[in-house]
Amino acid sequence: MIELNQINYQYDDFKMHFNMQIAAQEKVVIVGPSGAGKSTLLSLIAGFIFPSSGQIILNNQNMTQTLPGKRPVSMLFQNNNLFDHLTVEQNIALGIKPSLKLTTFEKQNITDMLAKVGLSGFNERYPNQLSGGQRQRVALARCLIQHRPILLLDEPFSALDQALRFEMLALVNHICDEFDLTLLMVSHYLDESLDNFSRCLVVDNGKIIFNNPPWQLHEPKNKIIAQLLGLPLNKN
Ligand SMILES: Nc1ncnc2c1ncn2[C@@H]1O[C@H](COP(=O)(O)OP(=O)(O)OP(=O)(O)O)[C@@H](O)[C@H]1O
Repeated sequence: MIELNQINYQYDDFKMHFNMQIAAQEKVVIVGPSGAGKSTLLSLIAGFIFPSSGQIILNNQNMTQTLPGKRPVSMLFQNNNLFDHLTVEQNIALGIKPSLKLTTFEKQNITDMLAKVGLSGFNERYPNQLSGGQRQRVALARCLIQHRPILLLDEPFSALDQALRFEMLALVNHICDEFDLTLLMVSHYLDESLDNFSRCLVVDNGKIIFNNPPWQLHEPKNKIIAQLLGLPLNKN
């Protein structure tokens, strides 16, 4: 689970304040205007930055000051997830053993994880021999091999075409179920991909202004938020 209690964070004069609770194994999408604070919210949970006040509770432990490597969290970014001079296997190995000196058991784990993301047999390829979707699958495998229960995705599929993006979302959905993960994903898309998620957070101007199932965005009482997001208005 993820609990942010009265978190305050500030970049120059841009102030952010986050308060939320997410249960274990929920699938949450985060949307909102550019510059609203979505990536900052993920960075606070991952521990890349620290709040000026408030508490971050992850799986019932106060981790407000815990370094990223010690948190039960792995994070996948939009770009720059792979090292070009390392093979697929080595890139994934970085998630578990930065020395890259792998045991037979660890090599087998990587091979099994590659199968789960649909890349069996790709161990010895280099990133420049992969498509964009395949590269993000490798980066996803590196997150998953750490077996951390909270997965944060910062728009990792937005460079892919729509069919591939939907395919990757289905894969993430399936993997989250299989590994019992809690998922938080920033997205710029407000299409049917929202149906993959049980909850939607709308971040605007450094605050969470909506925290409900995605379909509720279409309810008349949320018209102002729907307009802010540029959602087509429900004609019923
Ligand atoms: N390192 C930084 N130094 C100063 N200001 C920053 C820094 N990173 C982000 N900001 C500012 O903080 C605000 C929130 O940024 P953030 O990246 O969290 O927004 P976002 O909602 O993820 O935006 P986008 O959808 O465009 O990626 C923005 O106004 C941004 O300019």
